[in-house]
Amino acid sequence: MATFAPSTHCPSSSPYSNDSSVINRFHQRVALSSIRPKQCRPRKLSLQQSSRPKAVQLQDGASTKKASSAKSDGVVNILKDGILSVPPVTPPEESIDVAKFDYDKENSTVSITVVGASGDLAKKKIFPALFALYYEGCLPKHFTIFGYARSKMSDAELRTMVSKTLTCRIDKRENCGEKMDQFLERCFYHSGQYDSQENFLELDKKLKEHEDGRVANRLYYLSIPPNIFIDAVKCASKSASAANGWTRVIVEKPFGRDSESSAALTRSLKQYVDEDQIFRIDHYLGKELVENLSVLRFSNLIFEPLWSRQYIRNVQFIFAEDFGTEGRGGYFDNYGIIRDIMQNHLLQILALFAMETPVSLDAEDIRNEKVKVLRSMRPLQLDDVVIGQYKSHTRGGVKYPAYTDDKTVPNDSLTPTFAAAALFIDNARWDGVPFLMKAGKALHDRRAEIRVQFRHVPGNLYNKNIGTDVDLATNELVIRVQPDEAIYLKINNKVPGLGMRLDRSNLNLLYAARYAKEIPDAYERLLLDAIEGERRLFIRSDELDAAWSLFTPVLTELEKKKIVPEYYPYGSRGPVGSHYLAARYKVRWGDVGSEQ
Ligand SMILES: NC(=O)C1=CN([C@@H]2O[C@H](COP(=O)(O)OP(=O)(O)OC[C@H]3O[C@@H](n4cnc5c(N)ncnc54)[C@H](OP(=O)(O)O)[C@@H]3O)[C@@H](O)[C@H]2O)C=CC1
Ligand SMILES: O=C1O[C@H](COP(=O)(O)O)[C@@H](O)[C@H](O)[C@H]1O
Repeated sequence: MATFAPSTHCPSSSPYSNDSSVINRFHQRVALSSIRPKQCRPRKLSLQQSSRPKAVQLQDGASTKKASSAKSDGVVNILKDGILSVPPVTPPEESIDVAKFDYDKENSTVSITVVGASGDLAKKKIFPALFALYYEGCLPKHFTIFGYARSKMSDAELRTMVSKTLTCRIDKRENCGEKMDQFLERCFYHSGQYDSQENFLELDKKLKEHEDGRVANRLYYLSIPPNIFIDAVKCASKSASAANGWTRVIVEKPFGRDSESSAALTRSLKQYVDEDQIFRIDHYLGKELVENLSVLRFSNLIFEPLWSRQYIRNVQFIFAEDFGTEGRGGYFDNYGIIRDIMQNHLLQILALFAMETPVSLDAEDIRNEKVKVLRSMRPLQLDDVVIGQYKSHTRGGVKYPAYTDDKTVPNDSLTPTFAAAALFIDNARWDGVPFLMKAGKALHDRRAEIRVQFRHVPGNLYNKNIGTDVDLATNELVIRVQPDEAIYLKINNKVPGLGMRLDRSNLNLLYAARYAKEIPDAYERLLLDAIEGERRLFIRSDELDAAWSLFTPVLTELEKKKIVPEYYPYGSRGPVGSHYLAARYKVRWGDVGSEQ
């Protein structure tokens, strides 16, 4: 039984059940279009033809009317490549402010409470993301931020702590210091226990003072270890939920460690909050290139027709970090890389990659398709998994530690810090196509990418110019999520000259070269969405169940059989076993080799 007050934007019943979903979607759309300030409206389709100099923006249907009205405003140039462009125009200060705060109805407020404010994630990600949103004018006019944790701190001490982590994303941003001071004035702290209703009542009292009689909306970000999620939600729900606005809870991963514990967590949460109040965060869904995946597929004619077993040989999801579990060994040892990265981040990307076309961009339509594709997947088999653990390695006189050198990790730990897996989707579109995943810590580089390897060209006229390794000449689409965000397509072309030599080149969209603006952090996007009640990038409980169903059997088997991981040196490319696994399915990892 939920005790949080119902949301004013969304009915408290399940968002994907019968009639309420229609009402809910309607409310969400209205909420989105009415409260998000103009420059924070990524949901609205806007085709930007060129970024430097600033191009005419063609919104919602790319109407020529808009383009011609821009022309009548003054200077429009036709660039060499046929793109309409106008010099950047800065509207008068006042008009920007009106646009920014058009949602700021005087009588509503949002309070954001970071539960676990003294912790690593709060300092590293949450406060900086909130400041960036404030800097960009994306937070509502009336907002308050509270830090809540057991540590004793005054408001001033919290501000000092927060200020140390804040930077303007681009050094030369205007008025950064001034904005920072204004932001910090809106940050407060309350010290309390996570299981004390009395302490949450004190918080409630303070929140009310700041809400000052306005319609009060409250967002709780649970940035605490999972064993205290339920206590905190219970206390927030019973003692500090919004009296007349919405109350939402952002829950950080891990959402359990297998099917059973995840279902138990959801059941316990639902004693105090409804599903539509729970925002399960997977920060990879907030990354720019993951967001772009659907745009790439569904708004370009050239990709979607190729998006199936007919043209795609295999798909690879690769995550690598060039550092170990430094500082988080205690948490990590209870989870391991499969739970830490594969079951959530990589599987979420896979679902977006492989799902059928959703009915609309509505959160429930997208999440329905993701659940469908996850349910079509074959549970992972032990034979299709390779695990590894990093060992100490000395390079250039520097000794890099083994995983088990971490004081919080048992010496005999078998927890994998690397895993590779082959997954399959048993549906008409993907039958027989291997979806390979690889994730590891303490590897030779840091990257997250999707690689799509296409089939061979049948009866290729140029086979004799290609050489014996035909696989090397197939097209490959790479979506590089990080670092250096990029989308590139490997094609074959002729080397200029009188002979007939083939070359492999990249058609390359490198974000840093194409866009002057820095890419926002994933947490900014997700926090803004949670404030606005946009659930598209958050995990619904049935998605979570489907994800755990795929991985739980193999995780149980690995642990029961005490499978020993293959040891790989810190800073290496990981266990060779991952190559044997790929070779079994006639796949070569795309991130290996000179031309990646
Ligand atoms: N850090 C990261 O990079 C990431 C973290 N996460 C998840 O986010 C959440 C927060 O992570 P993180 O900030 O690293 O966590 P921390 O370990 O830093 O814990 C956050 C705060 O919770 C309190 N706390 C810690 N341990 C306990 C305990 N045993 N009992 C009661 N309170 C405790 C402490 O505050 P105090 O003592 O002041 O009460 C601490 O400052 C976790 O669920 C984590 O799994 C997810 C992705 C990445
Ligand atoms: O969720 C997690 O993600 C980080 C990697 O995130 P990124 O945005 O820096 O790529 C990972 O280090 C951590 O182990 C994991 O819990």
